[in-house]
Amino acid sequence: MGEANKVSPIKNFFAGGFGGVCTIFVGHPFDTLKVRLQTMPIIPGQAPLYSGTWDCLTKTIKHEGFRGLYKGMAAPITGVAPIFAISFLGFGIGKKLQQSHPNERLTLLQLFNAGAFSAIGTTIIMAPGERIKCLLQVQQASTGPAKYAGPIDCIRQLYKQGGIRSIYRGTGATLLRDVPASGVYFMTYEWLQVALTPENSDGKLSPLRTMFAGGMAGIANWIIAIPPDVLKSRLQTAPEGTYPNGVRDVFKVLMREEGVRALYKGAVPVFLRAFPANAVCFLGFEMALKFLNWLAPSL
Ligand SMILES: CC(=O)O[C@H](CC(=O)[O-])C[N+](C)(C)C
Repeated sequence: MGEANKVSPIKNFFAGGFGGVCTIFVGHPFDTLKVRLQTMPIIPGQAPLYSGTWDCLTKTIKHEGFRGLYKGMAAPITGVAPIFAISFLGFGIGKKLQQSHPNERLTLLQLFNAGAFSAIGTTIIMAPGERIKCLLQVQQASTGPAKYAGPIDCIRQLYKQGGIRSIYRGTGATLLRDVPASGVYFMTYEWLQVALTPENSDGKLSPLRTMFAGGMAGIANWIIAIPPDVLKSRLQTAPEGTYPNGVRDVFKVLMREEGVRALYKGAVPVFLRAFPANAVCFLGFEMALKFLNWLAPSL
């Protein structure tokens, strides 16, 4: 039982926001490949636009330059810091709610519950951000003039077409993805940190251990999250009225037309991104937390 188990949700909020910024710089190019692979149109009798991750990467760079990989980054860069801040805040609150005294160490199930709880807050701001990001990522320079000039134009056009409901399309799918995935994410990180830390380490931060635990947490998150993420990306990029019953319709159409393997489309870039992006996220988080503990030890 030590000070190491003491939780400060407010410090989690700021340190998590900094971790989120670190994540985007490393992770966004992988995310662009993922969304493009998940949403490329399948025309019967024609070869698919991309044969895989490498093909998607080389075609994107050839036709659009490296900037193509960073398309749609404005939305996540402004959205991701608050999302990670709220995610880590929610996790901190979820932990505190389950502690009977401030230094109590939580069980794995309690850590899972705290992580799952954090997804409720993140979904509220994440669902519209993801919709805009996906729509911007799938519009390609090679197929004529862009439909959306940028995030603001995208919001304006969506609102004009279908009001606030259109902007929030995919909220259920985002919850379906993030409630279990966030539970597993935080549980894996905390479990590995404790399991890999020697008894006599005096709570000292080990960058390598933190990056390993963070990277593995990212992998665990996405093992759970990929199938609902495919459904979400399809739903959020489909023309208005394509799936009147939401994610259930996407699932039925996907099974009928492409089979169960389609649920893992875009998995290669997801896993390529998951380790480095979440390794730097947790390193950024722990460093920011250390700084905040030095700045305001009693907060
Ligand atoms: C979908 C997402 O943002 O997942 C985060 C991990 C990642 O790879 O970005 C985890 N979390 C939602 C808990 C912040």
